[in-house]
Amino acid sequence: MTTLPFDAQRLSQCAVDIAANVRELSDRGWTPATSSNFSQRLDERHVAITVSGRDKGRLVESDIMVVDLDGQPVATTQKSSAETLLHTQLYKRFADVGCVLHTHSQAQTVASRLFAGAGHVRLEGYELLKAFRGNDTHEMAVELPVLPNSQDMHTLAAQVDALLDRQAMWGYLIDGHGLYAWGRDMAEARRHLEAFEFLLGCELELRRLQR
Ligand SMILES: CSCCC(=O)C(=O)COP(=O)(O)O
Ligand SMILES: [Zn+2]
Repeated sequence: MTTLPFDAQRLSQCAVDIAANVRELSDRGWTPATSSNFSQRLDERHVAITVSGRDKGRLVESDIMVVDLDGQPVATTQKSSAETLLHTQLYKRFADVGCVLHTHSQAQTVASRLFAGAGHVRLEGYELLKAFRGNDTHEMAVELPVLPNSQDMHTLAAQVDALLDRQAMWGYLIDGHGLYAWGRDMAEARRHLEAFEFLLGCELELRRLQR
């Protein structure tokens, strides 16, 4: 019998947790056409992440696999998300990151197009800013970065690293693509993701009304 370098029971728990949470996000239309990817930290060296190309609204336990912090598959021949590097760079950089969520909702994608020129979306004065860890007032602003898209994950990851060198943040948009959000655990990452989604919807609606 081969010994796995991670706790198989913990992987199973993560897979159930990811599938249940992602089904809810998918029901809201945030994961169209097999898009989006999701992960949770297993331990200091391993991450549970979605297999590439799966219908994220119908994930089953075998659709979640393990990679190491360099994004290499561990004890499996499955292919992890095409965007694995964007997950593992966060786990590698921040010991307290426990969950990374990436979705492609319409609001996220439209906002990424609209604000790509500015390079960020300024979210200011909203009570819901208190949903982000560390914020305790609406009297502040969060700048959600918008990065140019690339099919080269090393290029994208380098852009994210450069941003993280300059500012603390809980997420970013990729132009014409979608949103990344993260947190200490699934509950916090979801809260951040849902807050970004709501606030982007507000900004888009304000612009529509002001036309
Ligand atoms: C059809 S969606 C294009 C790829 C993408 O942006 C995505 O989020 C899903 O890729 P994965 O390899 O994680 O399935
Ligand atoms: Zn994507």
